[in-house]
Amino acid sequence: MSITARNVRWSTAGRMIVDGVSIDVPQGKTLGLLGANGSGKSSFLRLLGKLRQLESGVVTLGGTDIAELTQRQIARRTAFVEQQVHTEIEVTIADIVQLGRTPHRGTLAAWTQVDEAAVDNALEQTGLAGMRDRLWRTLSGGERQRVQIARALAQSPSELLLDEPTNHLDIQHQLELLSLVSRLPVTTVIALHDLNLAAMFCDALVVLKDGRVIAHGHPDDVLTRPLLREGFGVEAHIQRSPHHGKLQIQFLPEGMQVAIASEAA
Ligand SMILES: Nc1ncnc2c1ncn2[C@@H]1O[C@H](COP(=O)(O)OP(=O)(O)OP(=O)(O)O)[C@@H](O)[C@H]1O
Repeated sequence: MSITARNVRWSTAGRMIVDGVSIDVPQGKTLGLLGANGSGKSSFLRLLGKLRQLESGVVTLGGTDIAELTQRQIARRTAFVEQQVHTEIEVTIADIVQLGRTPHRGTLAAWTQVDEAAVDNALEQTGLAGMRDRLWRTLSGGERQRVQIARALAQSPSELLLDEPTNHLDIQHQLELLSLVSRLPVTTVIALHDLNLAAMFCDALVVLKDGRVIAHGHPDDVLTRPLLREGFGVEAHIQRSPHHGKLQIQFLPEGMQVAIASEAA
C-alpha cells in the first residue's frame, strides 16, 4: 500500500524538528530517507508510524489518513524497526520473532499454521533459521538487528519503516538485507547513512536538512555534488558504476584530494 505525507510538522521544546515534509511512496517501492545526524529522519519515521502525534499535516497509509487508524490497526499493517532495542529478559530469537504476530492475534487465540509459517519464513529470509533458539542477550549487534528485521517481516506488513537497519551489519548482511527489502512487495521508507547503498537499492530518495526536504526524486537526480555539499558538507566524485549501472560516490576529504593530485603529477 502507498505511503504519503503532506506538509508534516513536529516540534519539541520550541524547536521545529520536522518542518513541512511531504513524500509519496507508491505501492511496493522503497524510499531512502537521507540526511546528516540530527536532520530529523528518526522523528519523521516515528510520525509516519503514528508513534508521535503530528502537529500539522497529513499522513496516509494505503490511502487512509492515520488520524482515523488506531495504534492496533496500524500495527496490523505497518512494521517499524527502530535503531536500538534493549531487553535483558531471557528470550530466544524465535520468541522475539513470534512477537511480530501479536497484532494479528486475539488475546487468547491459538497459535496457527499461518503464524508459524510467517515466523519460519521471516527467520529464513534473514538467515536466522539455524539459530532460532539462541538467547537474545548472547547475540552480537548485527545479529540483534537481523532479529528485529525478522520480527518486522513476521508481521507480514504492507508497509515497512526502517531506521538505519544496516548500521551494525557486516557488508554481506547489509547487501542481503537491502536487496531483500527492495525485492519485497512491501512499501518501505528506510533511513540510511550509506549513500552508495541508498543509490543502489532505493527507488527514490528524500534528503533532509534541519527538518526540511532539500532534495527528492530518483537517486540519479538527487545525488549531485552540490547536494552532497549542502546536505552533508562533503566533497565527492560521482560516477555511474560500469558494473551495476547505479551511481557510486567516492568521497574526497581535503588532505586526500591533495595526495591523489600529487601522486598523479
Ligand atoms: N524528544 C525529543 N526532545 C528533544 N529533542 C529531540 C527529541 N527528539 C528528537 N530531538 C532532536 O531533533 C533533532 C532530530 O533528531 P532525529 O533523531 O530525528 O534525527 P536523525 O536525522 O534521525 O539523526 P541521526 O542520523 O543522528 O540518527 C535532533 O537535534 C534531536 O536532538
